[in-house]
Amino acid sequence: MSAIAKAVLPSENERPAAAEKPIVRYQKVSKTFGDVEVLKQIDLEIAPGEKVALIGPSGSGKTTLARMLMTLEKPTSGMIEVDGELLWHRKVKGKVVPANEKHLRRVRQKIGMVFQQYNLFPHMTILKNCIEAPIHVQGVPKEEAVQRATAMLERVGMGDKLDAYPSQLSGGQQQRVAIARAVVMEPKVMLFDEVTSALDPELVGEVLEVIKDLAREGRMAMMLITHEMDFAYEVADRVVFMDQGYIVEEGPPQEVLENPQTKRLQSFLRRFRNGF
Ligand SMILES: Nc1ncnc2c1ncn2[C@@H]1O[C@H](COP(=O)(O)OP(=O)(O)OP(=O)(O)O)[C@@H](O)[C@H]1O
Repeated sequence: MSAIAKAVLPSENERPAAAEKPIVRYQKVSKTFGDVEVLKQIDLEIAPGEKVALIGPSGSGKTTLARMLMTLEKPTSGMIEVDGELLWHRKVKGKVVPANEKHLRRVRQKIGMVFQQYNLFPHMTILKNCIEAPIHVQGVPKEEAVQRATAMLERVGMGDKLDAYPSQLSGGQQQRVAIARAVVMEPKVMLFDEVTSALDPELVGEVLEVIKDLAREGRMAMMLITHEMDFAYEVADRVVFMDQGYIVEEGPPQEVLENPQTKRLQSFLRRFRNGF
């Protein structure tokens, strides 16, 4: 290296860290059902390992936003990128064209999702529920899939139920299995859509604890749609408040939840505190 180059290159620890590429990037994403536009030009980025809580009144578009990432709903316009790749589009010879099914299937593997309904396969044991996709979708050898699934089920406190069937478990236990089943695929980003709203109140805590434990690990990005404000406060790095298809306010939980700037968020939080 020449003396000049040496002189201008900052040393390793002076160099600014390269900005991390987002794992998820929505760019001007809109969604219309019939003639109703339910999402309007949404821009949202989630960094690797970042936990984002989406809050907002019923019908504000939170689930639709998540469903587009899970390829269950196609954006009407705009682009979504996952881990540097376009989701609903692909590049062919420099041109952007609509994605085909093969492309969608491949990119979708980077995303895990848990819904309100746990949707476990009723005729399969808990362990089998958790090894099916790694084996058949990802081509993981059976022995490794069993090891991975067993470790994950132990982590969510279901290690003693590997041979049980879903109908033998409580709703909270089934939801913990559904979380293990999604995380065992090692997604880059996990979506949790109102995962506790179908549960009896006494079962909510055990499921939230499992998510908090996964969040602490820091590796996976998370998008959490929740009505549990204390949970959002504890888990999220950023809270995003949506209303009528727009992102109205976003920021760290302390700012957004304790010092809301807009009338809409103030009124939402007031209604929330008063039990709606
Ligand atoms: N498949 C669909 N066809 C027509 N309208 C839809 C469809 N899915 C969602 N919508 C409408 O889009 C709007 C946004 O719904 P969405 O479920 O995304 O809101 P949300 O914020 O997740 O609400 P909630 O908190 O009640 O789950 C609502 O007005 C809903 O009725």
